[in-house]
Amino acid sequence: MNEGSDGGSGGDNLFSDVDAGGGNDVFANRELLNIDHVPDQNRIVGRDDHIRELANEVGPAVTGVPPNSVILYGKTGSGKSLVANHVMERARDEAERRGNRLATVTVDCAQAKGEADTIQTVADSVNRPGTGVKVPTRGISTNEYYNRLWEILDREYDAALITLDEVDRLGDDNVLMLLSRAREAGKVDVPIGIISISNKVNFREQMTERVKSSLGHNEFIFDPYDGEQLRQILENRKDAFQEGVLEPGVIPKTAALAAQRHGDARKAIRLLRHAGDYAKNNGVGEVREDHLELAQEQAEVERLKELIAGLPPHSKYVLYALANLTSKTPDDRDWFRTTVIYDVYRKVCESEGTDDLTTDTVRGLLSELAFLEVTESNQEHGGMGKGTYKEHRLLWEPSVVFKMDPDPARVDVDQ
Ligand SMILES: Nc1ncnc2c1ncn2[C@@H]1O[C@H](COP(=O)(O)OP(=O)(O)OP(=O)(O)O)[C@@H](O)[C@H]1O
Repeated sequence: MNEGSDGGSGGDNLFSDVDAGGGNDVFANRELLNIDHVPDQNRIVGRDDHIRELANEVGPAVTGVPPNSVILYGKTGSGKSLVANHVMERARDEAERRGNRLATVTVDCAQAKGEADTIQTVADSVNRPGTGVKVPTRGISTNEYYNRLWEILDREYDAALITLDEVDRLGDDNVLMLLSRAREAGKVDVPIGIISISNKVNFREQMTERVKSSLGHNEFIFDPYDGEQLRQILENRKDAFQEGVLEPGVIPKTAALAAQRHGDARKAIRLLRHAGDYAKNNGVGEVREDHLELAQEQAEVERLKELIAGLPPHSKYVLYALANLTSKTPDDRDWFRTTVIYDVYRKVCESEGTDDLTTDTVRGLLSELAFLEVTESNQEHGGMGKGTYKEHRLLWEPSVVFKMDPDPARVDVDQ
């Protein structure tokens, strides 16, 4: 028997500070601070109007009548997914109460790998054992996935609500087109409402006219939360902690820190959780304001790593180039031309012992980084006869970028 395991009814000491609710000395229910956690209705702060408006648009689905499709726009962490999931859940319950069957499903388009995968996810999650329809993960054509989805919907449901989260990551318009027009095209009898979610306010401009007209013109904008709303969101999850563990100033300070940076509820919740983890891991027994400082940078490093996880490795070298430039230039001059970044990027590659890529490829990497809002870019005019050029700026602290690796490339940026 391993040391520390008493093997009796007391269980293994190794896990002694874990209880069924994920509790310990610091946390009573850490789950409340998970980003995927969907809070109860009474814990949703400041989004009553959006909830009501969205329910008005998709509401007809509860009686099997065609709902309107809607696009929700807003910065990350402004509650778009939360509101969509909340309204869908209540719509499903209400449909059931009225004797109707409403299919509800959310697809994260950033995770789905193309059209077939997206439709497979939708079909699989609305499928029921009684349909006799199989939705394998591979081996059938995209068209066949659609056919199976229509079959399941027609057999089992009176209406469907499909949420496409991060819809701008879909890659092409086909999914939106086919789902929104399926009934009109006679593919399926069941009315389908689509809730599209995007962080990019200019996403609508990228859609083709055909898709725009099939999605309708219902758009809701989610403004970032202010400090007071963030404070309430955090207060509502205070019972994640054991009684008396949170110092009184911690929640207001967490809210203030998150409000400074984009009013992102996700960031606020994550920060509070990290501060709790810090207290727990260091056996401090209480969560203090100074733990937030320590937790903040770690939370940002994690978020940045998450954001760039799907990008090619050289995106990180481009980021290092920008971080090197930004950290060695006065604060008010943090915009850099592509060519300047490229020169420093080559030095980074040299220090990392890897071959550099072409300027065009680096330009593409910079666009991807701007799309993910790790950087921002703008077009500058060089003046008469000089044409235009692009400039880029890092939207994260260089110290956060450098902490992504134990030994990041710091290079000489003198040109
Ligand atoms: N009004 C709110 N009340 C309570 N919790 C909230 C509220 N808004 C957001 N949250 C919480 O913040 C986190 C992020 O919210 P959500 O996922 O809805 O944001 P989002 O706008 O969809 O962001 P993204 O575009 O990055 O997906 C979730 O854990 C959610 O529960």
